[in-house]
Amino acid sequence: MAAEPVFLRDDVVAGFLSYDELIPRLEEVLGKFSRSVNTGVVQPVRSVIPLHQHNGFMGLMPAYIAYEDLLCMKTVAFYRRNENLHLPSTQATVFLFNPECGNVIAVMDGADITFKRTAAVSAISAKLLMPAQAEILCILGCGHQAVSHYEIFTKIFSFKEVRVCSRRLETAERFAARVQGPVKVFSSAKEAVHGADIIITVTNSSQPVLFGEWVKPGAHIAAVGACRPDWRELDDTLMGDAVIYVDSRDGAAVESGDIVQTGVEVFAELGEVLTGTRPALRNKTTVFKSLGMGIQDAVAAKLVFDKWKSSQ
Ligand SMILES: NC(=O)C1=CN([C@@H]2O[C@H](COP(=O)(O)OP(=O)(O)OC[C@H]3O[C@@H](n4cnc5c(N)ncnc54)[C@H](O)[C@@H]3O)[C@@H](O)[C@H]2O)C=CC1
Ligand SMILES: O=C([O-])C1=[NH+]CCC1
Repeated sequence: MAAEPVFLRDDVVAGFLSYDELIPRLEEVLGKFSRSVNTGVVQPVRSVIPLHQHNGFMGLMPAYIAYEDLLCMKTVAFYRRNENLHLPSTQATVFLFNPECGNVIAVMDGADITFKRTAAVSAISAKLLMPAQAEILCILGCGHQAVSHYEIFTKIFSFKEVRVCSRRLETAERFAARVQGPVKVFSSAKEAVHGADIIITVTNSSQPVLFGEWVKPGAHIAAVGACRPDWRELDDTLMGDAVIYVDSRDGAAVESGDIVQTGVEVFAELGEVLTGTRPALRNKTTVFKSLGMGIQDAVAAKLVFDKWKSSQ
């Protein structure tokens, strides 16, 4: 009989997951994923079913990473809810398996993993692609992802100014009161992004929230929301003007409304830049279109599990 799987609550997971350890693991796995030779990093495009009655979706995200002998799957339900519901609009659970037999060894609440690995990947894109003298960061959307993005971006970069704007002013004000550090709250997205060197879009909008004519030439945009082929965060002008980077070309071609609906060419995967196969065009306006990958959850979950195990 296999041992019973351990269940790790979100606060336990959060205690074991640090950005410092996560970032190099993410860089390594993204690089291996994007190499054309077989690196044993296997991850299909997320399969998603709509939950029509509930205005939401359920996605399955399996991944196998041969160099770690790591087998993992995340289930993620995501909703376009209003801000008054008390549960986060993304609900995730991560399963770690024994790859030899397929039995589950750990089940983890996937909230913290999803917040941190997504923000960490955006930070990797910024390290590679944002202008050399980036002084102004602007975050559009003030939900859960905005918090983790604020945390890591202010931890690893130093900006002169951090601005936020959300659909409702109260949400942006609540965000500013919650995070540790200075933030300027804006009621207009156009004014908030004016002159910004880096803009993060972390909204649950299905319509563009960021327009090319507002964006400073040479700025870097990390676009994290709009994970359905009929959802948008960025307008046609911005998508047409910018050099487009993605986490996974296959995922982007199926899931990203900003890419599918504009038909723009993807210049590179982040992993291709990390391995030097494609250049980081820092002097141009760049968009990193993030959709989230099972391999990112897998390396995060392994870090957590190994730490939990050595604490026993
Ligand atoms: N790329 C990835 O790896 C991942 C992407 N996501 C996506 O990221 C997005 C944000 O996720 P959470 O922060 O967890 O959601 P959330 O529901 O906590 O926050 C969404 C925020 O967007 C704001 N918003 C909605 N429309 C807006 C508009 N027109 N202008 C400005 N702000 C607007 C809302 O007021 C809210 O503050 C969602 O679309 C989610 O599906 C989530 C997890 C991973
Ligand atoms: O990668 C992820 O966990 C998600 N991407 C879009 C919604 C959730």
